[in-house]
Amino acid sequence: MEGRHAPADTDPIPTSPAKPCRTCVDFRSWMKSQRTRGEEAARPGDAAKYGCPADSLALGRGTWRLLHTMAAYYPDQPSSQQQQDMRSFITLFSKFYPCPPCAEDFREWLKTNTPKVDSRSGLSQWFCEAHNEVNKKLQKPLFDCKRINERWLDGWADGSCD
Ligand SMILES: Cc1cc2nc3c(=O)[nH]c(=O)nc-3n(C[C@H](O)[C@H](O)[C@H](O)COP(=O)(O)OP(=O)(O)OC[C@H]3O[C@@H](n4cnc5c(N)ncnc54)[C@H](O)[C@@H]3O)c2cc1C
Repeated sequence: MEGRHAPADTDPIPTSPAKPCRTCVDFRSWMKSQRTRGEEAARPGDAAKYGCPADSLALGRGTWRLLHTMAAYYPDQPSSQQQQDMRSFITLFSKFYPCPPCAEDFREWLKTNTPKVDSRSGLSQWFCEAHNEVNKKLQKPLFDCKRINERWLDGWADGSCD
């Protein structure tokens, strides 16, 4: 995502060429940019610590954890109000996710992938597909969406955690 910081009009979170976007890059790239700017570099591994501001990796992991878990606990038969609220949440999330280039791509994907808010399993599958879209872009392995409940609700049969 480096070098893709030109803000669109729809981006509510401004980025400035003078101040790199920490949540748009991984920690190594961010450290490199700080060195170039002559600022004090943080120590390797800092981004993995809870006390430090998030880089793109920590932000992404934490956010997917919330989104998949939220879908796992969404009602089986949501009321029309709950469906409307979830639609609104996703729309607002796509405007405020604090990595503007990531949010922009997510909003683009949303245009052709309407959120499935009519059931827990529908929403869980939809977030799984959204996550796989990002995995594809980052050339990471795709997740088998049939296993979504094992990963985010019930846990793996052997009790392991990744
Ligand atoms: C909406 C959104 C858009 C993003 N866009 C970008 C971007 O454009 N560029 C960028 O560099 N980063 C982006 N990220 C962050 C990126 O997706 C990763 O979170 C980050 O790279 C850290 O990756 P990771 O390998 O630690 O695992 P993550 O991708 O964060 O996954 C965490 C865990 O989720 C599980 N998992 C993996 N895939 C799925 C799936 N499809 N369904 C369910 N569970 C799954 C795995 O067990 C994995 O360990 C985005 C994040 C979000 C929330």
